[in-house]
Amino acid sequence: MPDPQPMSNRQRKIMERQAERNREMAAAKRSETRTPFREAELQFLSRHPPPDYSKALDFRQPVEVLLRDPKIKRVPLHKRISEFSDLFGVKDLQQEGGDLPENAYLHEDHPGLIYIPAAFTPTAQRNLIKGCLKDYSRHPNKSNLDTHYLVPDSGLWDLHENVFTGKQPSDDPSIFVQRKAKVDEQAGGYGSDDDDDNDSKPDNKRPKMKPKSPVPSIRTLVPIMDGTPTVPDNVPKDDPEPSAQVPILPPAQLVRKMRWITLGYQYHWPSKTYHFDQNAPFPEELSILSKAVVDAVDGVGPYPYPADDFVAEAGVVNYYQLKDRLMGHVDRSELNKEAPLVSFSFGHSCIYLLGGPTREKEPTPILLQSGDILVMTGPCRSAFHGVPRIIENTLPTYLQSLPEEPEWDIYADYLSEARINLNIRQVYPPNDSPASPVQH
Ligand SMILES: O=C(O)CCC(=O)C(=O)O
Ligand SMILES: [Fe+2]
Repeated sequence: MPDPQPMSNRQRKIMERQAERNREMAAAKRSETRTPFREAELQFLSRHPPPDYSKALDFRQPVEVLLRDPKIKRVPLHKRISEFSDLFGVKDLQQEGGDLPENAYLHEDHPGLIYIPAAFTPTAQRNLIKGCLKDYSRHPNKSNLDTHYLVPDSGLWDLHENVFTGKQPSDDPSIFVQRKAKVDEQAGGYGSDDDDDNDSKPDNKRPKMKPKSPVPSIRTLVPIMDGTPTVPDNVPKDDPEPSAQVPILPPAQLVRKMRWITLGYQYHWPSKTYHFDQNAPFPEELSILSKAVVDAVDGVGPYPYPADDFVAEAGVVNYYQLKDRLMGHVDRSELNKEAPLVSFSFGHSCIYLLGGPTREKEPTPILLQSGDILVMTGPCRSAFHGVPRIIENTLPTYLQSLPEEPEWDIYADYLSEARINLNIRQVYPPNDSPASPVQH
């Protein structure tokens, strides 16, 4: 091999100038994407140093302190929440004490936001959490796991429960949920779990390199983009290819890989559109609950929506492990953009970033806590938002193991590292929706 020709001064200068230009371009590109929303996300994603949580707005601080912030307004609910439905835990109040809220809060920087802190009793929260983990996660509702696994119709949670309670031995082959795809002999079967990279790739924008191994993350279907539908409705919505290399895990581990399930009209994450032909029966109690919330906030904010017009047609249950996050996005797939989006939080607290119509508006970090309700109406319905951080050690004691309620143990165990969000939307304009079946 001949020695490489020594570089002339001129050549070296050209190369240095080129490298400098490349660096400048990369920096310019970075600053383009460094929007105020992104900056806030990075602050709360940071592990070292940890974020300054005191910057987050806590609607549960003493009301006189909260109202010192001139941007916050307290407004009485249209009806006391306890007048609505047992689903808030009205009946438990006699036993558990406490009270359900009579007020909601608005924020001057986020017109259309209606916040109801501490809206459920502990018992009501536990019931809804059980629903989210055991009942709503069953077919025909789809979950992220359905892409890659043959989840039984009886549900993954039931399998987990059978093992957890000793009904089935943990080495019983039938407790392992099988892959949908055939295992490629060459790949050697059991693939590695690549989900632990959440921390190192906070923005989900991975370098565009050809992956060395074809193992996809089983969380690839997280709604991470800005929520803009990408295909017209008449384009077929194919399911993503199942991978032959997702790991076979015991149910206790596989339940922690559950990232979302969809209710009612099933959502097609790759195209960010609904499957209008796949309408799973909507759980009746959730229809009642969400309508009750829309009724409670009727006329409370500047963008009223009559509760009579509200139909719960689609929903998402998001399951977060402590290191999970949901990047900034707008939910714009619904044809009805006027109806409120109702969102419930359970389990660990999180930082919820609420921005504006673009990522240029600096978001407000809000501390969402178990039992809080957030309602997005008017322009807030189309605002950027995301969950960059689940906060460790924030699980309320009433969601931890309860000596008097051993059947809660399995849920307490799951929640010890998790947050659950349940959000409900109306898809069609009022009176325009094809009759939606209700699950009894
Ligand atoms: O987890 C949350 O509170 C927000 C979830 C969300 O924004 C969504 O599902 O679109
Ligand atoms: Fe969202």
